[in-house]
Amino acid sequence: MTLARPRLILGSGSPRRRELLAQLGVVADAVRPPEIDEDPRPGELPRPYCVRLALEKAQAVQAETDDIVLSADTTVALGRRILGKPENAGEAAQFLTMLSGRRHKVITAIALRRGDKTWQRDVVTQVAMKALSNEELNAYLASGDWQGKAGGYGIQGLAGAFIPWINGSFTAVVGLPLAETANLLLAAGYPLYKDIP
Ligand SMILES: Cc1cn([C@H]2C[C@H](O)[C@@H](COP(=O)(O)OP(=O)(O)OP(=O)(O)O)O2)c(=O)[nH]c1=O
Repeated sequence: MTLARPRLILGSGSPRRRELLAQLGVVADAVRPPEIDEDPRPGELPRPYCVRLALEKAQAVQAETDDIVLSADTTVALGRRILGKPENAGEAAQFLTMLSGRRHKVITAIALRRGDKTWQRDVVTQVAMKALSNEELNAYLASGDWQGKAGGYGIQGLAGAFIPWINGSFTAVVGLPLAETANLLLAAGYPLYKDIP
């Protein structure tokens, strides 16, 4: 039986977010990567920055009134400092050197929009990174896995070897906190769990 359900627009170009959503048995009806200015405002702190970006992404995506738009933003915070996606290997090396041997926070904010209603949540996870040797750092840079990832690493790949401890949500670090996403999808009227055979 096919259920009448709202269309779901994934307002994200992140392949990780698509895969995480699939873990819930959800396949978006359309994928529309948002185009927004990701520069932090002067003095903006990581958490409000991350929340603002998720909301702006959900607003930037074109959708019909009854569609549900799901967007997110993942930001790495080292104290008050925001580490975005490195532009090149040099910047990735800088970020990883800053993160090496310390704890930082990964914030993922999600935003859902349906018509003029929005739902928003953010999840903060503490992450410890071991002190990286030159060999580890160089191997990681050469792998290219830092590309397109906040803070210049992906916990779900080779960099998992550098992360002995987290306190929070693994799926949030990868880009989409599934418990919170499921709750917001239900709140917005998406019949999660109903069309799983
Ligand atoms: C810290 C960390 C980040 N990331 C990724 C998740 C996000 O894709 C990316 C952060 O960039 P984002 O700006 O959150 O997302 P995006 O540019 O990839 O996609 P879009 O804006 O279209 O939604 O970093 C990992 O995959 N693993 C990690 O461990």
